[in-house]
Amino acid sequence: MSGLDIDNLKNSFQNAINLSGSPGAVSTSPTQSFMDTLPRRMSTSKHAKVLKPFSTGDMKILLLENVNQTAIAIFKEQGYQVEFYKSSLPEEELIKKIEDVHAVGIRSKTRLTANVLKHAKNLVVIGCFCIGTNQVDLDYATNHGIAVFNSPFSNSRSVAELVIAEIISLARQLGDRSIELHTGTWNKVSHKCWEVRGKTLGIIGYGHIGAQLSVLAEAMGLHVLYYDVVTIMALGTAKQVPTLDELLKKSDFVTCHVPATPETKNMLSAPQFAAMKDGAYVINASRGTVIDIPALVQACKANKIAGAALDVFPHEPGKNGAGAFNDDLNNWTSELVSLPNIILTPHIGGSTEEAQSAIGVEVSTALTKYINEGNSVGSVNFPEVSLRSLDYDQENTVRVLYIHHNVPGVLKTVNNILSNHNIEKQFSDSNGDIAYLMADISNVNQSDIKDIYTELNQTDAKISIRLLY
Ligand SMILES: NC(=O)c1ccc[n+]([C@@H]2O[C@H](COP(=O)([O-])OP(=O)(O)OC[C@H]3O[C@@H](n4cnc5c(N)ncnc54)[C@H](O)[C@@H]3O)[C@@H](O)[C@H]2O)c1
Ligand SMILES: O=C(O)[C@H](O)COP(=O)(O)O
Repeated sequence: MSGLDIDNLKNSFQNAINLSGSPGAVSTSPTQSFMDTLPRRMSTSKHAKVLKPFSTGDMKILLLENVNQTAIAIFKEQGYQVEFYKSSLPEEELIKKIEDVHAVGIRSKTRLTANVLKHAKNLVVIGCFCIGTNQVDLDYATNHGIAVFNSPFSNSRSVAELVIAEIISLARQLGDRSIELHTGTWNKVSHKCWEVRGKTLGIIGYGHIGAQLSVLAEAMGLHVLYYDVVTIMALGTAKQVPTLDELLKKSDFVTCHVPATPETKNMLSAPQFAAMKDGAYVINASRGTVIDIPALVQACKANKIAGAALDVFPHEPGKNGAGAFNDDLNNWTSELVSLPNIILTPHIGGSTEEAQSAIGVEVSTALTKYINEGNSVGSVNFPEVSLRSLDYDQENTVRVLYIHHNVPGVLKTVNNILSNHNIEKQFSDSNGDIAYLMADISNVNQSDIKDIYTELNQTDAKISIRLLY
């Protein structure tokens, strides 16, 4: 570590040091007001070059895609520096912005690919302020010691309610009647308009959203069938079917609530539409990759499918405004929009005040706990590790956060390094190839901190280290 300046350690922050220090990553001017109120000291270590004073006021958080104000308030309360954007950013701009931040908050549009993340030299944690995490290269993040959090169910109810609205709207051709009257045409018809009572709803993916939808649908008199890759307890009188084919053959409405995975790509395509009842309806509020849209267009044109509601698309714009569909990427656009009984919405399933506010609180709280305490409970890619809060008032106590490859002998090596101190408490867990050790040690003085850091940094299994004190 070049540029080590131990004199700097003797500062007004009880000798707090920063072991981070990519150039420009962390302000060297501590924020006294935050330090007055926040006893925590933190060191990040991914690209250690210099030691310098550090405070929570130095933490930089980049928030994109109009993440809810509740999150901003929580981060600001911590004293973090927050940079906020209403939309996602083009890749080049994102790469520049992400270079020196410690945390980034996104929703479903921002692609955090390996190419973007490799520029994020100080990134400790990613917050997906939504359910889906398919927009993040989770393998890359994990292998580089970046924890990822999401909100697993705070918008589930909102999506389920939207789908209920769509079931009735499709059955009554509400979209078409509304467009007609907006343009002055009175078209009072009952032909092929139906009640939903007594009809069958087929739910593909009976997770948080699918199960919530099941309960609401039964309350309206629908029979519910569901197909899922795992066996899941039925709610109410819903029935799990063993094959997708059986669900397709028996359902009047088919709705998708599966994640974007290689297995779910084009899960509903020409053969699946052919297997459905004549005049069935199709709903997708999961991910745009799940339905083969050109095949859907053909099935609608053949009057096999009587209508569809799509909230998600294979290529979605990064911001609001005209030109929603890029014709080069979506060559089905003009055909789709000219079909009858097609409801198109701009990925608004989870966009309610209730859901966004709850997600803002939930994810920012998880990020704050991870940044300040190392608590990884709820992370989608890390082992879940937590210890009761470190007593920051207790002099000479340090929390060691050591993220490492899950290989034999690591605990022995690490505990050897910590062995001159009293290990007050310790927790270690693994998840596949990655493991995470958290230990609170006492009787540590300033030069010990530097030594501990240096020795841990030299261990072969290390992915990243943080020291909190
Ligand atoms: N439109 C929106 O605004 C919006 C909002 C929230 C969530 N979503 C999306 O909805 C989807 C579902 O969300 P959720 O919270 O219910 O997820 P979840 O993880 O709770 O449930 C998904 C279910 O799908 C099942 N599944 C996975 N692969 C399958 C396959 N190949 N075949 C059948 N079943 C399969 C899983 O076993 C699980 O039960 C996600 O893709 C999420 O991103 C969209
Ligand atoms: O994954 C999700 O939660 C939904 O797709 C909603 O995403 P959004 O927050 O970008 O609307």
